Parts: sequence; structure tokens; C-alpha cells
Amino acid sequence: MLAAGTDHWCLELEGVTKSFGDTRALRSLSLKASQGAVTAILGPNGAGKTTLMEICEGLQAADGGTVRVLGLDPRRDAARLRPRVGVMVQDGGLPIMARPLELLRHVARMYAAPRDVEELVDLLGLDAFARTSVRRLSGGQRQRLALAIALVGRPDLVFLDEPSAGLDPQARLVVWDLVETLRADGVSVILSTHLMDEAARLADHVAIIDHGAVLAQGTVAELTGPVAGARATRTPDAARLRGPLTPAARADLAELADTHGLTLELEDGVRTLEDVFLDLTGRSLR
Ligand SMILES: Nc1ncnc2c1ncn2[C@@H]1O[C@H](COP(=O)(O)OP(=O)(O)OP(=O)(O)O)[C@@H](O)[C@H]1O
Repeated sequence: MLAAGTDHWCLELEGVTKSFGDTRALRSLSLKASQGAVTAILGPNGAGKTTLMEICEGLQAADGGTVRVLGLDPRRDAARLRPRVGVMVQDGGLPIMARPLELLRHVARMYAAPRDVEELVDLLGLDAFARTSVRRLSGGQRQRLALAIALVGRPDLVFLDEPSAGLDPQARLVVWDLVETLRADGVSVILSTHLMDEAARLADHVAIIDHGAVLAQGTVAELTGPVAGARATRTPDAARLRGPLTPAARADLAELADTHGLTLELEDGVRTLEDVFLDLTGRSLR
């Protein structure tokens, strides 16, 4: 992580609120994301991920709080941000009659120093359907085209809303490799997902959000590590503990249980990001 200081954050959100009628989509949400890092926004359906992304992209206005993207206001400074920010929206938002290659060339012309379109077509495997109209593309093909459009202007910051939703395993790996290349090139990536393996593999920093607020954040190691990870439950005659424990902690717990006449159940194993996510956001469907 880079040192604190406003130049080092690609995203700074403080007390951001947003409601749709009676639905409070964001409740005083605060979050910072480092420049040049991959930050994953992890949350169940309806948690507020898309609302958060769209506010940062300037597509929606927040009701309250402050939002800074690359140090600028995403609505007031939209014209200054546009050449520096790439956006991949969830269901493409693509013109259905256009053809991928001509669309990409058209978008490329809007930027001062765009990426090589043919190279991008090759990288994302778009060649097989480059001349097919968007309305005839599969969901996964549209996703890849949307990603190409987000990247063609060589943005400093990219928003990827569930980038691998609907992709087959091969295409998902291509997208993941691409995100890793972006990070290696110093591009900041904000990624919303509910795929734990995606967040665990790609993210330098993970923010778990639900009901419009950040519940926990940190590196995957911090979120799953001993302090955040250990979980104790107690019944009248047993104490159950799950999580990574040092031998010394095990011995202390055994002694404590013995003193209090409790049965101690210790479960081995490191907690995964999914364990942490489900503990924080619950197991019921949304
Ligand atoms: N335009 C809208 N009008 C009314 N309610 C909305 C609107 N947009 C979002 N919401 C509501 O705000 C809440 C947050 O929605 P949001 O789309 O941000 O969640 P999400 O985390 O992206 O969900 P998913 O993973 O299902 O895409 C939900 O309760 C949703 O129904």
C-alpha cells in the first residue's frame, strides 16, 4: 500500500449516502482506495456495489457526503476525468446495432493516445465476432467488448463492475491476466464482485460492503488472519473456536476451559475469504 496523502488515493469517499425512495442504498459509506492497486468491492446482491461504482463514475449523484476520484469531483469535474477513467458497466450498455471493431475504433478516436485497437482485439479474443452486430453477441462476448472499451483510452483508473460475470473459465482467466497486467502498468483498478476467488486472486485491498456500508476492509491476509479470523461460539457446557490458532493460544484456551469445566472444541484450518464474507453478511438469500 502506498503512504497516506491525498495524491496516493485514486478514490476517497467520506460519509456517502444515497437513497432510492425508501431504500437506503448507501448509508454513510467511507472508503479509500490506493493508486496503482486493485481494490475489490465485495458484497452480496443489493449491497450497494453498483450504486457506489456509478456514483464514483459520475453516473449518479450522491445525496450526501464527499466523493473524490483522482482528487476530483466525479460530477463537477466530469470533463477532466473522462479521458483518465475507464468504465466497464455490468450489462455492457453497448449500442446493439454497432459492430465491435468499428465501435472500438470509434471510441479509440476520442482519446489522445489510445491503445492499439487490433492488439486489444487480439488480447481479448474479439476477432471471431469483431464484425458481428452487438445484438447477436453472447453475454460473455459483450462483457469482453465492454472491457475492451473501458481500456482503449489507456485510463489511469478503471472501474470494473463484476467483470467476469457470465464468462467461461477461459475468458475469466484472460480477464484476470489483464487486470494483473493493468496493475503491473500502474493502473488503479476498482473491481466489484461477489466471486471470492476473483477477489482473493486479484485484490491488493478488499472492502466487504453490505446494506450500503463497509463492514470490513484490508488485504485478504488481514481479513482472514488470526485476529480478524478467529471465531468463538459458546454453549452452556462447551466453547467452540474456529480459526488459525498458535500452539500457545491453544494451550491457554485448553487451560481456561479446564478451569471452567468446559469442553473445548477446536477446529483447525485457516479461514477463507468466503468464511469471513458469510460471517459478516449472513447466509440468507437476498
Ligand atoms: N434506480 C434504482 N431505483 C430503486 N432502487 C434502486 C435503484 N438502484 C439500486 N436500487 C436499490 O439499491 C440497493 C443497492 O443496489 P445496487 O444495485 O447498488 O446493489 P449491488 O450490490 O450492485 O447488487 P448486485 O450484486 O445484485 O448487482 C438495492 O436494494 C437496489 O434494489
